[in-house]
Amino acid sequence: MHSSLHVPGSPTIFSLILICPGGPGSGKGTQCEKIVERYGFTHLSSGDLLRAEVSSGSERGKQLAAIMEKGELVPLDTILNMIKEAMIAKASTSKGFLIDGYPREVRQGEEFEKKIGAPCLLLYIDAKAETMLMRLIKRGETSGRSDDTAQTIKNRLELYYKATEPVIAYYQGRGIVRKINAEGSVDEVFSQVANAIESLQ
Ligand SMILES: Nc1nc2c(ncn2[C@@H]2O[C@H](COP(=O)(O)OP(=O)(O)OP(=O)(O)O)[C@@H](O)[C@H]2O)c(=O)[nH]1
Ligand SMILES: O=c1ccn([C@@H]2O[C@H](COP(=O)(O)OP(=O)(O)O)[C@@H](O)[C@H]2O)c(=O)[nH]1
Ligand SMILES: [Mg+2]
Repeated sequence: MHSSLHVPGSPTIFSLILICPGGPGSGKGTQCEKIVERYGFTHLSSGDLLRAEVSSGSERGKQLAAIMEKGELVPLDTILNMIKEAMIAKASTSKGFLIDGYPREVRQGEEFEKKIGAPCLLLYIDAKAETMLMRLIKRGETSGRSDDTAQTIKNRLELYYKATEPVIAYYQGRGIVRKINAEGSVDEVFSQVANAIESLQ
């Protein structure tokens, strides 16, 4: 059940890796916050890491912003290196890592395993397209996220079905997928999430 993360220059560190690659607006971010609160895992959201780079105003951030505004995927190495750096920075204190919004495509999952480690649980936060769309439109009223607009939401949803759903099928073969029905209230969804996490221990 434990997967290893080898940090260069230090002994191999054993750490639990959970991945959470649900659709846009499915509620991944919301559930991950609750997981952190109860289980103390280190939460890394690929979208948040990218948005932090964009707000830094760096040249790389400007290039990323242009891609994200369209709802497309940034180059694989960019996001993988950001996740790896963030994991290394927390490796000595983390009880386990919760990777939110990644992998977005099968190749990202394969590279993650080569460079970082194998996940022991995939939380498949499953909501209908219509539900995701409605949640994102509502969030867009206050989020200030430049990708919470009708056209970009549509692109993100299309890309999710095309590129990210195959990730779930890929990990299904390993028996680590736990499907969570995300149509209910935050607490109803969280009780399923907690069951999935506790089945690990
Ligand atoms: N009814 C209901 N609404 C939820 C639930 N989880 C999240 N929401 C709402 O849906 C919106 C999207 O939730 P997020 O947690 O930001 O979704 P996300 O999957 O992280 O989305 P991205 O950041 O776009 O990847 C939020 O504004 C929440 O208020 C849930 O379990 N039930
Ligand atoms: O591995 C990743 C994760 C995110 N993104 C980009 O960051 C945006 C926001 O990601 P987030 O997970 O916050 O939101 P989602 O698209 O799931 O609503 C996406 O639309 C992509 O443009 C990406 O390119 N690669
Ligand atoms: Mg999110």
